Amino acid sequence: MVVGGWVRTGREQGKGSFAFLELNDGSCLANLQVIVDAAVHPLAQLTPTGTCVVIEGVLKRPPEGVKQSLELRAERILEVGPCDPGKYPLPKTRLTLEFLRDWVHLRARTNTISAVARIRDELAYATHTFFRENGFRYIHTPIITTSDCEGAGEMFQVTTLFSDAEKVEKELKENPPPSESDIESAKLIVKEKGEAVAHLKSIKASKSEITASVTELTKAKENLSRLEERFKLKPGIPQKDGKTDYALDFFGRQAFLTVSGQLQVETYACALGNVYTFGPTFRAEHSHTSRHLAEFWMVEPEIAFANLEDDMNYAESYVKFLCQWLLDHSLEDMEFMAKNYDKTAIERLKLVASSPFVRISYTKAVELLENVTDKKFENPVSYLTEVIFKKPVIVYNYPKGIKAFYMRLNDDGKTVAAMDVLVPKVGELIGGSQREERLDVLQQRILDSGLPIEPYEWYLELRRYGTVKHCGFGLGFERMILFATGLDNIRDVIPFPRYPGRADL
Ligand SMILES: NC(=O)C[C@H](N)C(=O)O
Repeated sequence: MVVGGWVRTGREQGKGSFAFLELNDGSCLANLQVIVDAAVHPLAQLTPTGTCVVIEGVLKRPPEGVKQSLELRAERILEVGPCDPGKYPLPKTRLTLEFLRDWVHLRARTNTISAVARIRDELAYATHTFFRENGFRYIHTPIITTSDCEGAGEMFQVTTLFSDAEKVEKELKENPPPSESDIESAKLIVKEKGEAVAHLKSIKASKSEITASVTELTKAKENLSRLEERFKLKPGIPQKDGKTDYALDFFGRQAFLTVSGQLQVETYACALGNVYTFGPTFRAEHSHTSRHLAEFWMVEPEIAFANLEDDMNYAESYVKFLCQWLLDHSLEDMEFMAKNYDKTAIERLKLVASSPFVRISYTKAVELLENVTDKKFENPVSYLTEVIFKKPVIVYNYPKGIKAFYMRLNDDGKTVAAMDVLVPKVGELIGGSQREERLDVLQQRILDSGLPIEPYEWYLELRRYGTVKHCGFGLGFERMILFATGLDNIRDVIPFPRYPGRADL
Protein backbone atom coordinates (compact mmCIF):
# COMPACT_ATOMS: atom_id res chain seq x y z
CA MET A 1 0.00 0.00 0.00
CA VAL A 2 0.97 3.63 -0.44
CA VAL A 3 0.65 6.23 2.31
CA GLY A 4 1.47 9.92 2.38
CA GLY A 5 1.84 12.18 5.38
CA TRP A 6 4.04 14.37 7.52
CA VAL A 7 6.59 13.07 10.00
CA ARG A 8 5.63 13.98 13.55
CA THR A 9 8.69 12.32 15.06
CA GLY A 10 11.43 10.26 13.55
CA ARG A 11 14.27 8.42 15.25
CA GLU A 12 17.10 6.30 13.99
CA GLN A 13 17.67 3.00 15.80
CA GLY A 14 20.02 0.03 15.74
CA LYS A 15 23.05 2.27 15.20
CA GLY A 16 21.48 3.86 12.16
CA SER A 17 20.42 0.62 10.48
CA PHE A 18 16.70 1.53 10.48
CA ALA A 19 14.32 4.33 11.56
CA PHE A 20 10.89 4.65 13.14
CA LEU A 21 8.70 7.39 11.73
CA GLU A 22 5.44 8.54 13.32
CA LEU A 23 3.45 9.63 10.31
CA ASN A 24 0.28 11.72 10.37
CA ASP A 25 -1.93 12.52 7.38
CA GLY A 26 -4.51 14.67 9.15
CA SER A 27 -7.37 12.21 8.71
CA CYS A 28 -7.40 11.48 12.44
CA LEU A 29 -5.29 11.97 15.54
CA ALA A 30 -3.52 8.62 15.40
CA ASN A 31 -0.09 8.40 13.79
CA LEU A 32 0.97 5.48 11.68
CA GLN A 33 4.25 3.94 12.73
CA VAL A 34 6.55 3.30 9.76
CA ILE A 35 9.77 1.31 9.83
CA VAL A 36 12.34 2.24 7.19
CA ASP A 37 15.49 0.27 6.62
CA ALA A 38 18.66 2.25 5.89
CA ALA A 39 19.01 0.21 2.71
CA VAL A 40 15.70 1.63 1.43
CA HIS A 41 16.50 5.34 1.76
CA PRO A 42 19.03 7.63 3.53
CA LEU A 43 17.45 7.91 6.97
CA ALA A 44 18.69 11.39 7.89
CA GLN A 45 16.51 12.87 5.15
CA LEU A 46 13.32 11.25 6.50
CA THR A 47 13.49 11.72 10.26
CA PRO A 48 13.19 15.49 10.77
CA THR A 49 9.79 16.58 12.15
CA GLY A 50 7.74 18.24 9.41
CA THR A 51 9.14 16.19 6.50
CA CYS A 52 6.54 15.03 3.98
CA VAL A 53 6.87 11.48 2.67
CA VAL A 54 5.04 9.18 0.30
CA ILE A 55 5.87 5.59 1.11
CA GLU A 56 5.07 2.25 -0.45
CA GLY A 57 5.15 -0.61 1.99
CA VAL A 58 3.47 -3.56 3.64
CA LEU A 59 1.11 -3.14 6.55
CA LYS A 60 1.89 -5.49 9.44
CA ARG A 61 -0.62 -6.40 12.09
CA PRO A 62 0.90 -7.04 15.52
CA PRO A 63 0.74 -10.69 16.58
CA GLU A 64 -2.35 -11.75 18.56
CA GLY A 65 -2.24 -10.52 22.12
CA VAL A 66 0.55 -8.00 21.55
CA LYS A 67 -0.54 -4.52 22.52
CA GLN A 68 0.79 -2.53 19.62
CA SER A 69 -0.84 -0.72 16.73
CA LEU A 70 -0.48 -1.33 13.00
CA GLU A 71 2.93 -0.77 11.50
CA LEU A 72 4.06 -0.11 7.94
CA ARG A 73 7.29 -1.66 6.69
CA ALA A 74 8.62 0.65 4.01
CA GLU A 75 9.70 -0.94 0.75
CA ARG A 76 10.14 2.17 -1.34
CA ILE A 77 10.16 5.91 -0.63
CA LEU A 78 8.29 7.45 -3.56
CA GLU A 79 8.56 11.14 -2.65
CA VAL A 80 10.16 13.32 -0.03
CA GLY A 81 9.32 16.93 0.83
CA PRO A 82 12.33 17.74 3.02
CA CYS A 83 12.14 19.92 6.10
CA ASP A 84 15.08 21.69 7.68
CA PRO A 85 14.93 20.75 11.38
CA GLY A 86 16.90 23.82 12.36
CA LYS A 87 14.33 26.14 10.81
CA TYR A 88 10.96 24.36 11.18
CA PRO A 89 8.88 26.57 13.48
CA LEU A 90 6.77 23.73 14.93
CA PRO A 91 9.18 21.44 16.75
CA LYS A 92 7.65 18.43 18.46
CA THR A 93 7.58 20.04 21.90
CA ARG A 94 4.15 21.08 23.10
CA LEU A 95 3.34 24.52 21.68
CA THR A 96 0.89 27.01 23.13
CA LEU A 97 -2.18 28.01 21.15
CA GLU A 98 -1.06 31.59 21.46
CA PHE A 99 2.26 30.78 19.82
CA LEU A 100 0.47 28.90 17.05
CA ARG A 101 -1.62 31.98 16.15
CA ASP A 102 1.51 33.42 14.61
CA TRP A 103 1.78 30.37 12.37
CA VAL A 104 -1.74 30.07 10.96
CA HIS A 105 -0.37 28.64 7.70
CA LEU A 106 1.30 25.72 9.49
CA ARG A 107 -0.75 25.26 12.63
CA ALA A 108 -3.16 22.74 11.06
CA ARG A 109 -0.27 20.27 11.34
CA THR A 110 -0.74 20.13 15.10
CA ASN A 111 -3.08 17.76 16.92
CA THR A 112 -5.24 20.47 18.45
CA ILE A 113 -5.81 22.56 15.36
CA SER A 114 -6.40 19.54 13.12
CA ALA A 115 -8.88 18.11 15.65
CA VAL A 116 -10.68 21.47 15.73
CA ALA A 117 -10.78 21.53 11.92
CA ARG A 118 -12.40 18.10 11.82
CA ILE A 119 -14.89 19.05 14.54
CA ARG A 120 -15.71 22.25 12.64
CA ASP A 121 -16.30 20.25 9.46
CA GLU A 122 -18.56 17.81 11.30
CA LEU A 123 -20.60 20.68 12.75
CA ALA A 124 -21.03 22.19 9.28
CA TYR A 125 -22.15 18.87 7.88
CA ALA A 126 -24.46 18.33 10.85
CA THR A 127 -25.97 21.76 10.25
CA HIS A 128 -26.87 20.97 6.66
CA THR A 129 -28.16 17.56 7.72
CA PHE A 130 -30.36 18.99 10.48
CA PHE A 131 -31.98 21.58 8.27
CA ARG A 132 -32.44 19.24 5.34
CA GLU A 133 -34.05 16.63 7.58
CA ASN A 134 -36.42 19.31 8.84
CA GLY A 135 -37.45 20.48 5.38
CA PHE A 136 -35.36 23.68 5.14
CA ARG A 137 -33.78 24.96 1.91
CA TYR A 138 -30.26 26.40 1.90
CA ILE A 139 -30.18 29.94 0.49
CA HIS A 140 -27.01 31.88 -0.37
CA THR A 141 -27.32 35.43 0.86
CA PRO A 142 -25.03 38.26 -0.29
CA ILE A 143 -21.78 39.39 1.26
CA ILE A 144 -22.03 42.93 -0.10
CA THR A 145 -25.11 44.87 0.93
CA THR A 146 -26.44 48.35 1.63
CA SER A 147 -28.62 47.38 4.60
CA ASP A 148 -27.43 47.26 8.18
CA CYS A 149 -29.39 44.36 9.63
CA GLU A 150 -28.50 45.01 13.24
CA GLY A 151 -28.74 48.78 12.86
CA ALA A 152 -25.62 49.09 14.99
CA GLY A 153 -23.47 50.70 12.30
CA GLU A 154 -20.58 48.31 12.93
CA MET A 155 -19.96 47.70 9.26
CA PHE A 156 -16.97 47.54 6.96
CA GLN A 157 -17.41 49.70 3.91
CA VAL A 158 -16.69 48.38 0.44
CA THR A 159 -14.73 50.60 -1.92
CA THR A 160 -13.35 50.15 -5.40
CA LEU A 161 -9.66 50.91 -5.83
CA PHE A 162 -8.25 52.21 -9.10
CA SER A 163 -4.53 52.37 -9.55
CA ASP A 164 -4.42 54.24 -12.81
CA ALA A 165 -5.91 57.48 -13.85
CA GLU A 166 -7.22 56.07 -17.13
CA LYS A 167 -9.56 53.67 -15.38
CA VAL A 168 -10.76 56.41 -13.07
CA GLU A 169 -11.53 58.60 -16.08
CA LYS A 170 -13.48 55.76 -17.64
CA GLU A 171 -15.41 55.07 -14.44
CA LEU A 172 -16.19 58.74 -14.08
CA LYS A 173 -17.41 58.99 -17.66
CA GLU A 174 -19.72 55.98 -17.20
CA ASN A 175 -20.88 57.02 -13.79
CA PRO A 176 -20.28 60.75 -13.48
CA PRO A 177 -19.96 62.34 -10.05
CA PRO A 178 -22.51 65.00 -9.19
CA SER A 179 -21.79 68.65 -9.79
CA GLU A 180 -21.93 71.34 -7.12
CA SER A 181 -25.32 72.43 -8.38
CA ASP A 182 -26.71 68.87 -7.97
CA ILE A 183 -25.64 69.06 -4.37
CA GLU A 184 -27.14 72.50 -3.90
CA SER A 185 -30.51 71.35 -5.19
CA ALA A 186 -30.39 68.23 -3.01
CA LYS A 187 -29.73 70.51 -0.02
CA LEU A 188 -32.71 72.60 -0.97
CA ILE A 189 -34.96 69.54 -1.04
CA VAL A 190 -33.77 68.54 2.44
CA LYS A 191 -34.59 72.03 3.65
CA GLU A 192 -38.08 71.96 2.13
CA LYS A 193 -38.88 68.51 3.49
CA GLY A 194 -37.64 69.58 6.92
CA GLU A 195 -39.96 72.58 6.85
CA ALA A 196 -42.86 70.37 5.79
CA VAL A 197 -42.34 68.09 8.80
CA ALA A 198 -42.15 71.08 11.15
CA HIS A 199 -45.32 72.48 9.65
CA LEU A 200 -47.30 69.26 9.97
CA LYS A 201 -46.18 68.96 13.58
CA SER A 202 -47.16 72.54 14.35
CA ILE A 203 -50.68 72.05 13.01
CA LYS A 204 -50.90 68.71 14.86
CA ALA A 205 -51.54 66.75 11.69
CA SER A 206 -52.38 63.06 11.89
CA LYS A 207 -49.68 60.58 12.91
CA SER A 208 -49.66 58.92 9.51
CA GLU A 209 -49.21 62.22 7.69
CA ILE A 210 -46.26 63.11 9.93
CA THR A 211 -44.71 59.66 9.48
CA ALA A 212 -45.01 59.91 5.71
CA SER A 213 -43.41 63.31 5.70
CA VAL A 214 -40.58 62.20 8.01
CA THR A 215 -39.94 59.31 5.61
CA GLU A 216 -39.57 61.77 2.73
CA LEU A 217 -37.17 63.88 4.76
CA THR A 218 -35.05 60.85 5.56
CA LYS A 219 -34.96 59.91 1.89
CA ALA A 220 -33.87 63.39 0.91
CA LYS A 221 -31.09 63.35 3.53
CA GLU A 222 -29.92 59.98 2.29
CA ASN A 223 -29.80 61.21 -1.25
CA LEU A 224 -27.83 64.28 -0.23
CA SER A 225 -25.25 62.34 1.72
CA ARG A 226 -24.82 59.91 -1.16
CA LEU A 227 -24.17 62.78 -3.57
CA GLU A 228 -21.77 64.45 -1.16
CA GLU A 229 -19.91 61.22 -0.60
CA ARG A 230 -19.47 60.69 -4.30
CA PHE A 231 -18.58 64.32 -4.88
CA LYS A 232 -15.44 64.01 -2.84
CA LEU A 233 -13.55 61.42 -4.82
CA LYS A 234 -10.96 60.31 -2.37
CA PRO A 235 -7.41 60.06 -3.63
CA GLY A 236 -6.09 56.92 -1.97
CA ILE A 237 -2.79 55.42 -0.99
CA PRO A 238 0.00 56.40 -3.44
CA GLN A 239 1.45 53.41 -5.27
CA LYS A 240 5.10 52.46 -5.24
CA ASP A 241 5.37 53.40 -8.90
CA GLY A 242 4.24 56.92 -8.08
CA LYS A 243 0.75 56.49 -9.50
CA THR A 244 -2.09 57.37 -7.24
CA ASP A 245 -4.83 55.02 -6.18
CA TYR A 246 -8.35 56.35 -6.21
CA ALA A 247 -11.00 54.96 -3.96
CA LEU A 248 -14.60 55.11 -5.15
CA ASP A 249 -17.69 53.87 -3.41
CA PHE A 250 -19.17 50.64 -4.59
CA PHE A 251 -20.13 51.76 -8.09
CA GLY A 252 -21.26 55.09 -6.76
CA ARG A 253 -23.19 53.81 -3.75
CA GLN A 254 -22.19 53.21 -0.21
CA ALA A 255 -22.05 49.47 0.36
CA PHE A 256 -20.88 47.29 3.21
CA LEU A 257 -19.91 43.75 4.15
CA THR A 258 -22.93 41.99 5.60
CA VAL A 259 -23.38 41.79 9.37
CA SER A 260 -26.10 39.15 9.00
CA GLY A 261 -27.92 37.36 6.18
CA GLN A 262 -31.20 37.57 8.05
CA LEU A 263 -33.03 40.32 6.17
CA GLN A 264 -32.25 38.75 2.82
CA VAL A 265 -33.06 35.22 3.88
CA GLU A 266 -36.41 36.49 5.17
CA THR A 267 -37.35 37.25 1.56
CA TYR A 268 -36.99 33.56 0.77
CA ALA A 269 -38.82 32.46 3.91
CA CYS A 270 -41.69 34.63 2.69
CA ALA A 271 -41.77 32.62 -0.53
CA LEU A 272 -40.31 29.15 0.03
CA GLY A 273 -41.23 28.58 3.66
CA ASN A 274 -38.44 27.26 5.85
CA VAL A 275 -34.97 28.31 4.74
CA TYR A 276 -31.53 28.98 6.20
CA THR A 277 -28.33 30.70 5.27
CA PHE A 278 -24.85 29.81 6.48
CA GLY A 279 -21.97 32.06 5.60
CA PRO A 280 -19.39 34.57 6.75
CA THR A 281 -20.52 37.79 8.41
CA PHE A 282 -18.50 40.83 9.41
CA ARG A 283 -18.49 43.23 12.36
CA ALA A 284 -16.28 46.27 12.59
CA GLU A 285 -16.29 46.33 16.37
CA HIS A 286 -12.94 47.20 17.77
CA SER A 287 -12.99 44.30 20.19
CA HIS A 288 -9.97 42.40 21.28
CA THR A 289 -11.81 39.79 23.31
CA SER A 290 -11.57 36.03 23.14
CA ARG A 291 -15.23 35.91 22.05
CA HIS A 292 -15.24 38.30 19.08
CA LEU A 293 -13.96 38.17 15.53
CA ALA A 294 -14.22 40.74 12.73
CA GLU A 295 -15.16 37.87 10.39
CA PHE A 296 -17.20 34.99 11.70
CA TRP A 297 -19.69 32.44 10.38
CA MET A 298 -23.35 32.42 11.20
CA VAL A 299 -26.08 29.84 10.71
CA GLU A 300 -29.37 31.65 10.22
CA PRO A 301 -32.61 29.75 9.74
CA GLU A 302 -35.83 31.61 9.00
CA ILE A 303 -39.12 29.85 9.66
CA ALA A 304 -42.42 30.83 8.05
CA PHE A 305 -45.86 30.54 9.67
CA ALA A 306 -44.16 30.40 13.05
CA ASN A 307 -43.87 32.35 16.30
CA LEU A 308 -41.35 32.82 19.11
CA GLU A 309 -42.21 29.50 20.70
CA ASP A 310 -41.47 27.66 17.44
CA ASP A 311 -38.24 29.63 17.20
CA MET A 312 -37.11 28.47 20.65
CA ASN A 313 -38.09 24.89 19.82
CA TYR A 314 -36.02 24.87 16.64
CA ALA A 315 -33.05 26.52 18.32
CA GLU A 316 -33.08 23.95 21.10
CA SER A 317 -33.42 20.95 18.80
CA TYR A 318 -30.68 22.25 16.51
CA VAL A 319 -28.15 22.69 19.35
CA LYS A 320 -29.06 19.27 20.74
CA PHE A 321 -28.62 17.74 17.30
CA LEU A 322 -25.15 19.29 16.95
CA CYS A 323 -24.06 17.94 20.34
CA GLN A 324 -25.35 14.45 19.61
CA TRP A 325 -23.69 14.55 16.19
CA LEU A 326 -20.29 15.17 17.76
CA LEU A 327 -20.79 12.32 20.20
CA ASP A 328 -21.65 10.04 17.27
CA HIS A 329 -19.09 11.27 14.73
CA SER A 330 -16.20 13.00 16.50
CA LEU A 331 -15.67 11.04 19.66
CA GLU A 332 -11.93 10.55 19.18
CA ASP A 333 -11.31 14.27 18.63
CA MET A 334 -13.68 15.21 21.43
CA GLU A 335 -11.89 12.86 23.84
CA PHE A 336 -8.64 14.54 22.89
CA MET A 337 -10.17 17.96 23.68
CA ALA A 338 -11.52 16.64 26.97
CA LYS A 339 -8.14 15.22 27.95
CA ASN A 340 -6.13 18.29 27.04
CA TYR A 341 -8.41 21.29 27.49
CA ASP A 342 -11.64 20.69 29.31
CA LYS A 343 -12.36 17.56 31.33
CA THR A 344 -16.10 18.19 31.19
CA ALA A 345 -16.37 18.51 27.40
CA ILE A 346 -17.95 15.13 26.73
CA GLU A 347 -20.25 15.30 29.74
CA ARG A 348 -21.41 18.70 28.60
CA LEU A 349 -22.33 17.42 25.13
CA LYS A 350 -24.25 14.54 26.67
CA LEU A 351 -26.12 16.79 29.07
CA VAL A 352 -27.06 19.31 26.41
CA ALA A 353 -28.13 16.60 23.96
CA SER A 354 -30.41 14.93 26.45
CA SER A 355 -31.96 17.38 28.89
CA PRO A 356 -34.40 20.23 28.18
CA PHE A 357 -33.11 23.81 28.18
CA VAL A 358 -34.39 26.22 30.81
CA ARG A 359 -36.71 28.95 29.47
CA ILE A 360 -37.27 32.15 31.42
CA SER A 361 -38.45 35.64 30.56
CA TYR A 362 -36.01 38.54 30.66
CA THR A 363 -37.89 40.05 33.61
CA LYS A 364 -37.60 36.80 35.56
CA ALA A 365 -33.92 36.51 34.72
CA VAL A 366 -33.25 40.04 35.96
CA GLU A 367 -35.11 39.26 39.19
CA LEU A 368 -33.00 36.15 39.71
CA LEU A 369 -29.81 38.08 39.13
CA GLU A 370 -30.71 41.05 41.28
CA ASN A 371 -29.53 39.40 44.45
CA VAL A 372 -26.27 38.14 43.03
CA THR A 373 -23.34 39.76 44.74
CA ASP A 374 -20.67 37.30 43.70
CA LYS A 375 -18.05 39.52 42.05
CA LYS A 376 -16.39 36.59 40.32
CA PHE A 377 -19.12 36.79 37.71
CA GLU A 378 -18.72 40.13 36.04
CA ASN A 379 -21.09 38.90 33.36
CA PRO A 380 -24.46 38.05 34.93
CA VAL A 381 -25.26 35.71 32.07
CA SER A 382 -22.63 33.25 33.25
CA TYR A 383 -24.26 33.22 36.65
CA LEU A 384 -27.49 31.98 35.10
CA THR A 385 -25.91 29.19 33.07
CA GLU A 386 -23.06 28.18 35.35
CA VAL A 387 -24.36 28.65 38.87
CA ILE A 388 -28.15 28.75 38.96
CA PHE A 389 -29.13 26.30 36.23
CA LYS A 390 -25.86 24.65 35.10
CA LYS A 391 -27.22 24.14 31.58
CA PRO A 392 -28.36 26.15 28.55
CA VAL A 393 -30.94 28.83 29.31
CA ILE A 394 -33.24 30.54 26.82
CA VAL A 395 -34.11 34.08 27.89
CA TYR A 396 -37.07 35.62 26.04
CA ASN A 397 -39.16 38.81 25.80
CA TYR A 398 -36.53 41.53 26.04
CA PRO A 399 -37.20 45.26 26.50
CA LYS A 400 -37.60 46.74 23.02
CA GLY A 401 -35.04 49.46 23.67
CA ILE A 402 -32.11 47.05 23.76
CA LYS A 403 -33.08 44.97 20.75
CA ALA A 404 -33.11 45.39 16.96
CA PHE A 405 -35.91 47.07 15.00
CA TYR A 406 -37.12 43.92 13.22
CA MET A 407 -38.21 42.09 16.38
CA ARG A 408 -41.96 41.78 16.92
CA LEU A 409 -43.47 44.14 19.47
CA ASN A 410 -45.37 42.26 22.18
CA ASP A 411 -48.87 43.29 23.26
CA ASP A 412 -47.47 45.05 26.34
CA GLY A 413 -45.91 47.61 23.96
CA LYS A 414 -42.67 47.42 25.98
CA THR A 415 -41.05 44.13 25.16
CA VAL A 416 -40.23 42.35 21.93
CA ALA A 417 -40.55 38.66 21.02
CA ALA A 418 -36.80 38.07 21.14
CA MET A 419 -34.87 35.16 22.58
CA ASP A 420 -31.24 34.39 23.30
CA VAL A 421 -29.82 30.94 23.97
CA LEU A 422 -27.16 31.27 26.64
CA VAL A 423 -24.77 28.44 27.37
CA PRO A 424 -22.18 27.79 30.07
CA LYS A 425 -18.65 29.05 29.31
CA VAL A 426 -19.55 30.86 26.10
CA GLY A 427 -22.54 33.02 26.99
CA GLU A 428 -24.74 33.98 24.06
CA LEU A 429 -24.72 31.21 21.48
CA ILE A 430 -27.89 32.12 19.60
CA GLY A 431 -29.89 35.31 19.16
CA GLY A 432 -33.27 35.22 17.50
CA SER A 433 -36.79 36.58 17.38
CA GLN A 434 -40.22 36.52 15.89
CA ARG A 435 -40.09 39.15 13.15
CA GLU A 436 -42.38 42.18 13.07
CA GLU A 437 -44.84 41.34 10.29
CA ARG A 438 -47.11 44.42 10.70
CA LEU A 439 -46.19 47.13 8.22
CA ASP A 440 -47.12 50.16 10.31
CA VAL A 441 -45.46 48.88 13.48
CA LEU A 442 -42.29 47.99 11.57
CA GLN A 443 -42.09 51.43 9.92
CA GLN A 444 -42.41 53.07 13.30
CA ARG A 445 -39.74 50.81 14.83
CA ILE A 446 -37.29 51.72 12.06
CA LEU A 447 -37.87 55.42 12.63
CA ASP A 448 -37.70 55.06 16.41
CA SER A 449 -34.38 53.30 16.05
CA GLY A 450 -33.05 56.36 14.21
CA LEU A 451 -32.49 54.40 11.00
CA PRO A 452 -33.21 55.71 7.50
CA ILE A 453 -36.26 54.15 5.85
CA GLU A 454 -34.99 54.11 2.29
CA PRO A 455 -32.54 51.16 2.51
CA TYR A 456 -35.29 49.08 4.14
CA GLU A 457 -38.02 49.83 1.56
CA TRP A 458 -37.70 46.37 0.05
CA TYR A 459 -37.91 44.82 3.52
CA LEU A 460 -41.12 46.73 4.18
CA GLU A 461 -42.57 45.44 0.92
CA LEU A 462 -42.45 41.91 2.30
CA ARG A 463 -45.02 43.20 4.79
CA ARG A 464 -46.93 45.23 2.23
CA TYR A 465 -47.54 42.26 -0.07
CA GLY A 466 -48.76 39.08 1.59
CA THR A 467 -47.17 39.43 5.01
CA VAL A 468 -46.70 36.30 7.09
CA LYS A 469 -45.84 35.51 10.70
CA HIS A 470 -42.28 34.28 10.80
CA CYS A 471 -39.27 33.96 13.04
CA GLY A 472 -35.61 33.05 12.91
CA PHE A 473 -32.33 33.01 14.72
CA GLY A 474 -28.59 33.22 14.23
CA LEU A 475 -26.09 30.80 15.75
CA GLY A 476 -22.50 32.00 15.99
CA PHE A 477 -20.72 29.03 14.45
CA GLU A 478 -17.36 29.67 16.15
CA ARG A 479 -19.08 30.06 19.51
CA MET A 480 -20.66 26.63 19.01
CA ILE A 481 -17.18 25.21 18.40
CA LEU A 482 -15.86 26.93 21.53
CA PHE A 483 -18.75 25.52 23.50
CA ALA A 484 -18.22 22.01 22.17
CA THR A 485 -14.44 21.85 22.47
CA GLY A 486 -13.98 23.80 25.68
CA LEU A 487 -11.28 25.96 24.10
CA ASP A 488 -11.03 29.48 25.45
CA ASN A 489 -10.17 31.64 22.48
CA ILE A 490 -12.33 32.09 19.39
CA ARG A 491 -9.20 32.74 17.32
CA ASP A 492 -8.31 29.07 17.65
CA VAL A 493 -11.53 27.67 16.18
CA ILE A 494 -11.57 29.43 12.80
CA PRO A 495 -8.84 28.58 10.27
CA PHE A 496 -7.95 32.19 9.52
CA PRO A 497 -8.97 34.52 12.35
CA ARG A 498 -9.59 38.19 11.55
CA TYR A 499 -9.40 40.71 14.34
CA PRO A 500 -8.03 44.22 14.71
CA GLY A 501 -4.55 44.16 13.23
CA ARG A 502 -4.82 40.65 11.77
CA ALA A 503 -5.99 40.00 8.23
CA ASP A 504 -2.87 38.73 6.50
CA LEU A 505 -2.95 35.30 4.84
N1 LIG B 1 -30.63 35.74 11.96
C1 LIG B 1 -30.67 36.26 13.15
O1 LIG B 1 -31.69 36.29 13.80
C2 LIG B 1 -29.39 36.81 13.73
C3 LIG B 1 -29.44 38.28 13.94
N2 LIG B 1 -29.66 39.01 12.73
C4 LIG B 1 -28.08 38.74 14.52
O2 LIG B 1 -27.21 39.17 13.76
O3 LIG B 1 -27.89 38.62 15.71
